[in-house]
Amino acid sequence: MSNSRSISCSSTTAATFTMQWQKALVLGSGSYGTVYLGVPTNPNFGPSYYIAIKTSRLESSSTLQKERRILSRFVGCPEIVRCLGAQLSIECGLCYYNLQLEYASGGTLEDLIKRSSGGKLEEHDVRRYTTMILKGLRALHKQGYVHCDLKPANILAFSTGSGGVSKVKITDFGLSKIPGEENEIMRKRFSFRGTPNYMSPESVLWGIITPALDIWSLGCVVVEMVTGNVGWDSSISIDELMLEIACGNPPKIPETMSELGKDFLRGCLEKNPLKRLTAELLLLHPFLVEGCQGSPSAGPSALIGCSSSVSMKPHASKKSLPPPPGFSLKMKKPPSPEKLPPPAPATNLWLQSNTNMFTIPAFDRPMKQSAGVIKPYRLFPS
Ligand SMILES: Nc1ncnc2c1ncn2[C@@H]1O[C@H](COP(=O)(O)OP(=O)(O)OP(=O)(O)O)[C@@H](O)[C@H]1O
Repeated sequence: MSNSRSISCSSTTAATFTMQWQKALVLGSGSYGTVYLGVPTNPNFGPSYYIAIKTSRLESSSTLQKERRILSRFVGCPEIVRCLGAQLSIECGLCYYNLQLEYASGGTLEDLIKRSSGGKLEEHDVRRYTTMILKGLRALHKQGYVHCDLKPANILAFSTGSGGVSKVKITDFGLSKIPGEENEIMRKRFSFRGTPNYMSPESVLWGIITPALDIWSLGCVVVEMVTGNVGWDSSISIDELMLEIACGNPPKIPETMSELGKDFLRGCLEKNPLKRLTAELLLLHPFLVEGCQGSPSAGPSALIGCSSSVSMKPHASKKSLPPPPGFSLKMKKPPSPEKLPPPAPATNLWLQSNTNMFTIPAFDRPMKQSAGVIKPYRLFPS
């Protein structure tokens, strides 16, 4: 029995080594659990081996277990947070479920917006992050999932190590709609998932949950990146906000945005979910494509070419589910920090050690101090 989570890795030369973590600082907390920084117990393994551990009591861990099942389908997607496994622990006589995730050293997109000069992001960064988020959404939607709670607090930022952001990834799949789950219209009318500011008209009004919901939410996230504010008047009550959204009124499109940006936003914030652009189509929008090619402007034909020709296409995913990715462990020695870990196991097998090794970007985000800094993290024998 170890005092910390242990992970064993076998190399091709049959050498075996063990990695152990202990819960250190609290990184954040939400409705479904507390997220800790997992620090290797062996001081030889530095910040590049840090992980995030999302924890909740076993009896209320169904959301975390669902999250793990979803994440195991997307281990190969660079725009979705990587799940490294899950284990149970006993702490002070209580049983906890621990979901292990790659550690995002840059915090969340919400933090990035707050930290940025002027409290808002430059348009080139907006384009870069939006492209990554859309790639994550495209992967989700292709497999029939809807995230349902896309917002800056659920986008993780990975630091370059020199203050920049190398990558953003989607996280927090606790509210996600999985394929086969009640289709289109939720049984309970007027019930909705997610955070009010980012909800689409059809989800608020009818409880309709399709990939188009995530696209509306993305539009709201873009508005927030550009202005530093949620797109709605902060003085209105939740009821008034719901009414606004139910009427199909989108958040205000920022005047300061380029014409391409405004056109992109109109594609996201289309009231009719069937006319709203898909992730696939938005990735072809000149706002992203030409921005990435270093040409920030385009003539009206480009706008018409994108919006008018594609916006009427139904928002539906076409492909069937691929099988979950396989998982095998063959490694040589402890891996170099540059190498990313192999995928986490696709199965949801409790107490199964996640037998992979990985590295995580250097620890360089400001940390919130937790009350009881280092907590023992004891394992069930596996
Ligand atoms: N992989 C990670 N790396 C670094 N920080 C993380 C990571 N995952 C979560 N966090 C931090 O913990 C916070 C809460 O995480 P998360 O949103 O996943 O929890 P939740 O209980 O599902 O929250 P919600 O109430 O929004 O559903 C995040 O806002 C972020 O600050």
